[in-house]
Amino acid sequence: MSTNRRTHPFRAVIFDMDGVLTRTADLHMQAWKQIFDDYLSRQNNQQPFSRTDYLAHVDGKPRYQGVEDFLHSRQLTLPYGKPSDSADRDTVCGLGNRKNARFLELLENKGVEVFDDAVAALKRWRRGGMKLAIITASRNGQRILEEAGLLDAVNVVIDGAVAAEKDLAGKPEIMLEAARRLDVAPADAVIVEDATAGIRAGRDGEFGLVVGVSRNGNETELREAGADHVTADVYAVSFLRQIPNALDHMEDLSAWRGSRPLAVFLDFDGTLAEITEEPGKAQISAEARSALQRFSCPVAVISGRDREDLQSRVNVEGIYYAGNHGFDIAGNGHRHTLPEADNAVKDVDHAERMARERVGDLSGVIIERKRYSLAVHYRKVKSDEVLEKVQQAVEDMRQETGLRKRNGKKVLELEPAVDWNKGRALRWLIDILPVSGEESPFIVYAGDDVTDEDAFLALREDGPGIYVGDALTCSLADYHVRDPDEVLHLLRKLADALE
Ligand SMILES: O=P(O)(O)OC[C@H]1O[C@H](O[C@H]2O[C@H](CO)[C@@H](O)[C@H](O)[C@H]2O)[C@H](O)[C@@H](O)[C@@H]1O
Repeated sequence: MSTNRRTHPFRAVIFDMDGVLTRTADLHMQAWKQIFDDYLSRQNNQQPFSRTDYLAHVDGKPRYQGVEDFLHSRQLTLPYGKPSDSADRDTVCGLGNRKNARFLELLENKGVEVFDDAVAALKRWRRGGMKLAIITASRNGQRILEEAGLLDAVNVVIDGAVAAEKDLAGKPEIMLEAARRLDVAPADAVIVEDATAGIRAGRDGEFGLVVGVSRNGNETELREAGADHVTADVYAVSFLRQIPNALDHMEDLSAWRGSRPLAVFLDFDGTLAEITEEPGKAQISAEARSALQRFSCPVAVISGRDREDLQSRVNVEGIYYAGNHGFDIAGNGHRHTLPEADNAVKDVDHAERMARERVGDLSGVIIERKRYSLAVHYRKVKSDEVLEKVQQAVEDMRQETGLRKRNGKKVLELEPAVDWNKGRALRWLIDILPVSGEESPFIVYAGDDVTDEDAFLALREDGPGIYVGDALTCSLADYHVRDPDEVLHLLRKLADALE
């Protein structure tokens, strides 16, 4: 992120509608599929309309442009016709009108579903006095929002009908018009968008912050399109803030520690080791291993990995290892597991069988079995269809086994539904640390993923949580460092302080 852009506070939030606030994308997809499949079945050698076609050529565009772009992608042409064309005419406008009639029927029959996370964020921002707008290329925007009960929840709504009336050519113009009507400069406004075209429009409009909403695990595409921040949970974004870099605040950390004995707790993937395409390839650098070996104080690594796997990758003697997100702890003569987790192993076995049967052979899917949990990795999955199958299979596995589902970085995990996590493991470890003297230990915990948030929360006043990632974050940590390289610098500075 460039440093001259504002990060906080903002005065307004502009929400895209479809895919962010409302689930109308599915209704649009169904309507497009019905009219295009009917049309394609009357042409030579044409495959049916797919979700990939929808996302690539139609999603987020005014309807006649969507028809033209999709036909163009199949080397098909139709006369443009006129917007007044009846819905049974085979013209661009006729097909667009047919789709709209079908969409309105579906809307009437099925109603509008909303995304609860985005509606909760909208309400939280409104309570905080933020100015709000909703924008959409859909000419039915007002009607959809009325149906969803959101029309009066915001200050400004600009839909496709308003855009056509005001001659607003595309998304950037619609966004800028929303900012103008809210009476805020673009630099003071946040854009919340789920489509890459919308992210690019937000960047072109020079908005203060462009948030990408990844509903389908498409974080990378949203980031590449220029999103400043990507989230799967819009509610979390209403807590977004800027946190300082720990490396610039070592004196503050030292003052906070005072004379207390130090203990260093670390996550593994994304913290000690760079994220890699395949879980088996992640490794700690020789420098990071040496830094860990320098510590004379207690060190613990708490990871989602299986404990033995973690231990062999870190390979440092005399430290504590907690695997399976804290369900399996060992080190320095101590051992901790939970009977409830042992009882759940048969459910993890069952989930593993289901995963291998349902998604094991799908391109890009990696299944990682661990003692108490199962990870289904989709980092290498390239198709939306495969991703949907993975999500559905893991949801079915959750329901059938009663295991708890968790999201991580391009991974879905199932683990025992027990009140235990990295935070509980951290507290357990603090209680057994061999610290001498009266004073409680000062704990530094660094981690990069959602499961590390449990540890940040559990730390309370015991020391700083250090988030590994961007300064602009919804993390509960006190400080950040950018990446595993900066984690290494931090470790060296902490080790220096002890010598
Ligand atoms: O708690 P952590 O140490 O951060 O472990 C979390 C998960 O990390 C691993 O998966 C992640 O890292 C892989 C290698 O960089 C990457 O390919 C994957 O996409 C990430 O989700 C590990 O494989 C999991 O078992 C851990 O739960």
